[in-house]
Amino acid sequence: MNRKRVIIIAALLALLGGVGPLVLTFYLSQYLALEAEEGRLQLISDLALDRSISTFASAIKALHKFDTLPFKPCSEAHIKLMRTVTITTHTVDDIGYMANGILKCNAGGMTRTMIRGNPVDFTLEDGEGVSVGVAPDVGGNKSMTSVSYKSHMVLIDASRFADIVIEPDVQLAVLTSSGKLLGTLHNPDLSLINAIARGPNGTHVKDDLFATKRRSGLVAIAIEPRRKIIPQVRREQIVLFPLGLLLAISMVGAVILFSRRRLSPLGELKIGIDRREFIVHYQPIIELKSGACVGAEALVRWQRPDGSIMRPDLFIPLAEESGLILGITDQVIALVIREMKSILATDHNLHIAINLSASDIKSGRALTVLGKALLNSGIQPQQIWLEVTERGFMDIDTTRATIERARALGYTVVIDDFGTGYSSLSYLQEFRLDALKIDKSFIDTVGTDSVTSSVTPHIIGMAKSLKLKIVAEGIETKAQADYLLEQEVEYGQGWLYAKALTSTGFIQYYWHNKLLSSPPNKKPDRNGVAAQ
Ligand SMILES: Nc1nc2c(ncn2[C@@H]2O[C@@H]3COP(=O)(O)O[C@H]4[C@@H](O)[C@H](n5cnc6c(=O)[nH]c(N)nc65)O[C@@H]4COP(=O)(O)O[C@H]3[C@H]2O)c(=O)[nH]1
Repeated sequence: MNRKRVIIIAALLALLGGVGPLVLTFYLSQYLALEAEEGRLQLISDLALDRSISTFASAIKALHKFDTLPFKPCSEAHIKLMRTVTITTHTVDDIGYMANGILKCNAGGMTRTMIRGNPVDFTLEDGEGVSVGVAPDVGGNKSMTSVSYKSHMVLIDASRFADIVIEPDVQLAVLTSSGKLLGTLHNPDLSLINAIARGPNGTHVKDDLFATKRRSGLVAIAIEPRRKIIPQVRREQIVLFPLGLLLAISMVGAVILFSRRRLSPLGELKIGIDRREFIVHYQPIIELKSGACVGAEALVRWQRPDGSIMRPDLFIPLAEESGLILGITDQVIALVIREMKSILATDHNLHIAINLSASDIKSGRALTVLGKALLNSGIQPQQIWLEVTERGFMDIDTTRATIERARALGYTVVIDDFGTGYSSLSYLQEFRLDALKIDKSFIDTVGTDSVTSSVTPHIIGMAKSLKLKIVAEGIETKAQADYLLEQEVEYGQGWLYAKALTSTGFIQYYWHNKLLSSPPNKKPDRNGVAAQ
């Protein structure tokens, strides 16, 4: 992902992280207030159902007192008993005796007009018939519910079914499960009640909140204006808003932190390693006397997602500092073996030099990785040269141990950038090495009157006396090449021969150089250039 995309995504995430929790706080406070209020309405509905059921129970109890009648129907004693039961049962407003569907007498005495029994709307569990909305002929002007059993019936004032104490703005209705209205409180909108009773799917209540409870064949519905939740919403917001604000700040902070890390050079390097964005270029190493290509130095490059290629000196120091270099070395080793396997297995005189960093030397891990990669590859260990620099010699004992181990495994160990540090000479005494690479800065002085120009022959002489192979780095001119040849330096690399090439570029270069080297009359000249 490139920087621009990271910045855009981070900005979007920050916006989302900043606004999201606040919007969430808003909705959550609404939701919690709604939940609390609906819970309260549920309780009210439940209470109303309790009241309805207990009203029925006490009326039925009163009714069953007349199951066996020891008196003559409508006798004085019978009427007296009906009157007593009516007075002592607070849910019952009247008791009557029926014969052939006609009311004969009630708690008030003998009936003078002909009053017919009401059609039964539904039957209770024990066979009592219930008629709803009974005309007020018997009980005054109120709407009544009658419950009849055998020859007796009781009348109940409809208001008793919803007779509970609630706030005036809460409306209540109790219905039978078939939708017959038993009782109401605070004059609910009956069309709304019927819509709610039919089921929530068909119910659209915009300005009101409601709760429904169903039990024992009855339904209680409590309704109140939606605006009643506003104070509760405010209370919830007082608690939730600071939390939402805190969350928003943390999320924006996390996004900033993450994007800063992601956009930091170290963050980008980590991602580059994870995504294996590293490639290797190969700079040919030439035998100066014959001009033959005898090897190459593997030089890592970072291929960025946008296709650009970053030079190693721009990221290797950071990778070394942070310890990420180990992952890069792993990738370089894997790439070298994969890309060069076929020519290295074909030509055992060809070598590839791999650069090791201080951490690689300290941990010795690169040797294990290399050992695994070389298994069954057909490549011989001496074909792998390991270049170590003075910068990598942080701990003399560990360095010595790693160098010894590398040599024992058959690898060729080269001291790179020789002469650029303070203690180059002492390291030659400390460690047993195979080759020495003269730094470009010394090669640059060849043929000049620079003060360091006189150092180059000393380095060469010293390497020879220690029987080290010598590679000269950074040869750019024919004069430099001629001088090195005169000094009997065996190998060289530099732009005079070739710059670092891609793997296919190097393989082509190698075969081309080999082809030209083969016929005696077409051998490459001392500069690796074939005679025409
Ligand atoms: N001007 C000029 N330059 C020439 C000439 N011949 C070679 N060079 C450059 O000199 C550097 C030689 O590599 P080095 O001394 O090992 O120096 C290397 C090495 O220390 C480090 N490096 C490269 N690859 C790796 C790697 O895989 N691992 C580690 N740890 N370090 C690496 O990065 C340094 C720079 O590498 P590069 O940029 O590839 O630069 C290379 C190469 O391209 C020439 O004739 N003229």
